Order: sequence, then C-alpha cells, then structure tokens
Amino acid sequence: MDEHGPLCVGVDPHASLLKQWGLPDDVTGLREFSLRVLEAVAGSAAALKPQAAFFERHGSRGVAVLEELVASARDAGILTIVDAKRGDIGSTMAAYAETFLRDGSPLAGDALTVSPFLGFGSLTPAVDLAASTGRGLFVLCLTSNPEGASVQHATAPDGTTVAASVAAAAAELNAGAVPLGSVGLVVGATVGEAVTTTSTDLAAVNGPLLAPGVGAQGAGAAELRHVFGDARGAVLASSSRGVLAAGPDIPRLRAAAVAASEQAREALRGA
Ligand SMILES: O=C(O)c1cc(=O)[nH]c(=O)n1[C@@H]1O[C@H](COP(=O)(O)O)[C@@H](O)[C@H]1O
Repeated sequence: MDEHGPLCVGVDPHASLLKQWGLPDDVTGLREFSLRVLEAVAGSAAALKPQAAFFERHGSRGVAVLEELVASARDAGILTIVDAKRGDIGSTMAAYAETFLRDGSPLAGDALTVSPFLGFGSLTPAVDLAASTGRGLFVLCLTSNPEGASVQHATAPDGTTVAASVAAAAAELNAGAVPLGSVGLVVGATVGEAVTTTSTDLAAVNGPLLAPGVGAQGAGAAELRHVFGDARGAVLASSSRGVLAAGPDIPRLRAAAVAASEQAREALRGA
C-alpha cells in the first residue's frame, strides 16, 4: 500500500463486462479478461482481488483460470486477495483453509476473504494456517450492501453489536503486530454512519481494512474519509467495475487504475 497506493482492483468478470469488452462469455473470454486486468494493473495498484464466483460460474475450467491468474499475479509481483468469502463449521473451515491458504495450493493467493457469521471462532483453522504460511485474512465486518445491517448491527444481550465484536476479535489477534497484523476486516466505503452507530473500533484493529464500494457502488473520496476517520491509514480501497469499465484497452485500464489509486491515496493518506 505504501509503495503502490492504497488501491485494490477487483477482477469481477461479469457477463455484461465480457460483452462490453467484445469477449465471449466463456472460458477463453474469462482468461483474456483476467490476464488483461493483471497486465494493466501490476505496478499501479497494491493488490488484485479476483471474485471467485465469476470464475466458478464457468465450471472447473473457470476455476483453472483463477489458478492461472493467482500464479501469474505472483510472478508479476502483485498481491492477490482471493475473494471467496468462505465460512463454515471449524472442521470444514480447515478444508477451506487448506484450499486457499496452504503453501503449494493452486488457489492460494496472499489473502482470503472470510465470513465470521458462523461465529468468529469457527475461523480458527484459517487464522492458524494464514499465520503459519504468512498469508492474510479479510473478515467481513460491515459489508457494503444494505441488507448486511440486519445481521451486523444486531446486538448481543450485553449490548455489543456483531460488527464491534468481529472487530474486537480481529484486534485481539493483531495485538502487538508491526506495522499491521494479518487479520484484516472488510468494511464497505458505503456504510455511512455505521462504524459509529455500531461502536466498531476500527482504530484498534491494527490490521488492514478492505473497503469495497468505491466506484460502481457510489463511494468516493468523501465517503472513504467519512467512514474511516482516524483509521484511514490502514484502508485498502477496493474498486472493481469502476476500473474495469475502462477496458479492454490496456493503457486505458492502467490509466483508470492509476487515477483510482491516486484518488484513494489523497483521500486516505492526505492531511
Ligand atoms: O469482500 C468483498 O470484496 C466485498 C464485500 C462487501 O461488503 N461488498 C462488496 O462489494 N464486496 C465485493 O467487492 C466487489 C465490488 O465490486 P464493484 O461494485 O464492481 O466495485 C464485488 O466483488 C463484491 O463481491
């Protein structure tokens, strides 16, 4: 983030985007799309975030494209966050962890998005494997979609909100890490006042804060500043369609990524 600017570019090959790029909605189109985004963005953004669903919808050959993208990104020196949002009972979570966080697994990028809504403790196999292989997690906390509030703003009998308890659990795992721990959170840039109203202490998390919702979902510099306040130095702003709409031309895509990265840097790192 310090080197390339605090921007993550999402690789979300929607059928409509493949069409817009003049590509077929099949595995060849998926591969061309993904490798073009990588070529355009490597060196201009801190991370790439392939959204697994858009690869899985093409079946096993689509998953093979995700594997190829993860490997190619590693060769190109750009970090990958595999956005698969996994979460299950602990024994099954261990298998997801092996898939996405184990050295040598073809689907293992540098980090994985996970869902804590089966209980934060159910993520322990992923937390442990990520720690032992030097990878990271991004745990859903306050998601960018309006429906998320019905679960994430709910309170426990002691009055603590779900979001605040997720953030506190991450903070405990990251305690003492310098410069940041490896258990990040997902907090949408579109959540408005929710960080305050749920009493979620983002400044205490001491981990990276992935902020989707920039661009196509309507958030920009003002929202990033407003939502994250004093925690904004740890934010990795994430945009998918907002950048991808500039394709298929690689120089145009790169220019869109550079502009989004500069905007994020100014919003998050400026005075
Ligand atoms: O974990 C995520 O990345 C995520 C969490 C969230 O709260 N909201 C959210 O939009 N996302 C993902 O971020 C991407 C947003 O895409 P755009 O709206 O096109 O920028 C999608 O891949 C979503 O699955």
